[in-house]
Amino acid sequence: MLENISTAKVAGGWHKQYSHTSSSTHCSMHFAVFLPPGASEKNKVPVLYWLSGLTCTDENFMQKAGAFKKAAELGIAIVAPDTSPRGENVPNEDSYDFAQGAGFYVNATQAPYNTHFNMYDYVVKELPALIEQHFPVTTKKAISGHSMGGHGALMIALKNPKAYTSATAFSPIANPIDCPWGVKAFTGYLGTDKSVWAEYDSCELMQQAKQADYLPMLVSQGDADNFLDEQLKPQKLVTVATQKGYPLTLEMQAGYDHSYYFISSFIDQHLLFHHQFLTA
Ligand SMILES: CC(=O)Oc1ccc2c(C)cc(=O)oc2c1
Repeated sequence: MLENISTAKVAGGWHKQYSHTSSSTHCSMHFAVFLPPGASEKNKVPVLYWLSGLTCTDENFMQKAGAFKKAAELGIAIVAPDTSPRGENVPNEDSYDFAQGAGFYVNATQAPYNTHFNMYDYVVKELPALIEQHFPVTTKKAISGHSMGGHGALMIALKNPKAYTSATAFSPIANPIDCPWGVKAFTGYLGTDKSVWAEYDSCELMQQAKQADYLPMLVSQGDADNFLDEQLKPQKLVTVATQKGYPLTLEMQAGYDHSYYFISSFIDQHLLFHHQFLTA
């Protein structure tokens, strides 16, 4: 059962927010959807799933990325889930990089997080099924995200290469098993067995990928990003991609930081990148 929270016309299309009770996270979840002009049951459109970063909700991308005009022109719907389960009954910590607002797109195995923090199942299975049931969309899907959400987008595409046409990321946490944000989150959600961590690490997953499962990937990274060397490490993914012949392009952008100013500067390029594969 979807509850409509807000509706606004934008770029000739519609931005809408919904809440629903999730069977994956066992709590009420919010998501936002942009439907381009002309989307209808007779004219279904493909979908770009956007995964946001630490501290974000379904609102940050929709309000700050400036994606609507290009998505409207290209006829792409955009779906943005929240970044974690939330609510009084959901475990939380007084920190920006773990628990509420920081689900890391994994299925937690460790108590007390394993009841609610199943963002992997939510994003990969429950949300697309819900979107395809209630909105005029095709089953063609692409995925993108920022920072923690960039990790989520690349990791989910690598684990489900047949489900997505393409994957892109802005400033992704490219090797979470080897950076402070990832080690903290994976220890808390997944425990200390590092073989379990590897199942959610883009570098490890790309290393295991079969050529028949390769899909086009684009990563944009600002060289003035304060988190680049300690947390993000996109060059580690490039090293694996080069060794494997994986079709990943990393574009370093001079002077850009970790913010939505960067995302809004290159979101049109990412939409155009996905469009070629969503419409092939
Ligand atoms: C709206 C916004 O600025 O979002 C934002 C800021 C900082 C971060 C950091 C440091 C990490 C991340 O994963 O996401 C993120 C998002």
